[in-house]
Amino acid sequence: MSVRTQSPQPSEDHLHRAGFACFVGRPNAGKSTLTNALVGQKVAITSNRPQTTRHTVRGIVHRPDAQLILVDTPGLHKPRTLLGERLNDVVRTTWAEVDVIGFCLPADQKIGPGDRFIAKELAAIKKAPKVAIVTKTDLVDSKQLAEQLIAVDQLGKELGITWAEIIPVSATAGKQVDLLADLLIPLMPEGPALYPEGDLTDEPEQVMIAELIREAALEGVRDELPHSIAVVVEEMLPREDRPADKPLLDIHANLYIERSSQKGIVIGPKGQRLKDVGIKSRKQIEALLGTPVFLDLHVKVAKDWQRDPKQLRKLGF
Ligand SMILES: Nc1nc2c(ncn2[C@@H]2O[C@H](COP(=O)(O)OP(=O)(O)OP(=O)(O)O)[C@@H](O)[C@H]2O)c(=O)[nH]1
Repeated sequence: MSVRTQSPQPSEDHLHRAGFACFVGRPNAGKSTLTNALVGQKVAITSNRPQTTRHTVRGIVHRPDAQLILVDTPGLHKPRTLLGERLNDVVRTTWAEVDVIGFCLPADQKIGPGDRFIAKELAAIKKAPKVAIVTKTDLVDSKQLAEQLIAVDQLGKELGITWAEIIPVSATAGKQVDLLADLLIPLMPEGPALYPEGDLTDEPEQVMIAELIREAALEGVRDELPHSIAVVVEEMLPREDRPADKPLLDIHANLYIERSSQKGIVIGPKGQRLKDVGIKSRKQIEALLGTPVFLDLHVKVAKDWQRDPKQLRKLGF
């Protein structure tokens, strides 16, 4: 077993490489946080609730000799609804297209049925090299970490997966994050940069904004609600008649829930919760776009949208 803790030598071939990597792993494994840490800016939403990542967000790591495009997929899970099935399809399609798959396993949790479910699916993907990433190493001591690394090695042997690397990282403590990029880059095909210098993501702004609002709306709500929330940005327009040095961007967004009984939870007493969601997400949107924003947020009921193909399409799934 080879576990990486030291930086590899810089590449000697001087080739420019560019390609796609995706992180997989059970919900909460730390995929979004790792994407953000690698890119150095918040591009994928993170939350301590499972299955918050619905869109395929690409973060881009720029290096003089390489471009690493990170695709962040939703978690693969046993589908219960039409939405669940579509999400799984998105995941499998992504896996078949990328140049390397990073399998994230949290250091602080024993390998469980959820990890095995994904690992078995991974074993069936032959083309892409697989890197095992043991995440959240800041939460464990060195003995626990060593045990987890051995368990990951075993899991690979058991299922016939050859790990190209096994690497422990902590995205929040910034430990070994650059090393991970160093290891992924040599696995990319030779080729020119695929995105302009400085682009951090090609996710349309409106989708990222919708995700920021959804993330704020998910905070502190009852367990059954997260899966019922979808956000659509309907319109983004610069406010007219503003002086050039004081621009304002008007954003109109709808927050969809499945049943009118959920309205109270989202809006909160005297509308306070929705107001807080607006303030919090507006700040993040302003940071993302670098311009002051007026956010107009409405709550709407789209009855049972997760089971209705027409509604799913309208909401961007
Ligand atoms: N201590 C610690 N916590 C982490 C680390 N990485 C992620 N977390 C936390 O773990 C939780 C889940 O992280 P995410 O990045 O949202 O996980 P994910 O795998 O993208 O989750 P889904 O979107 O549900 O698939 C969040 O509360 C993070 O703050 C880490 O390196 N150390």
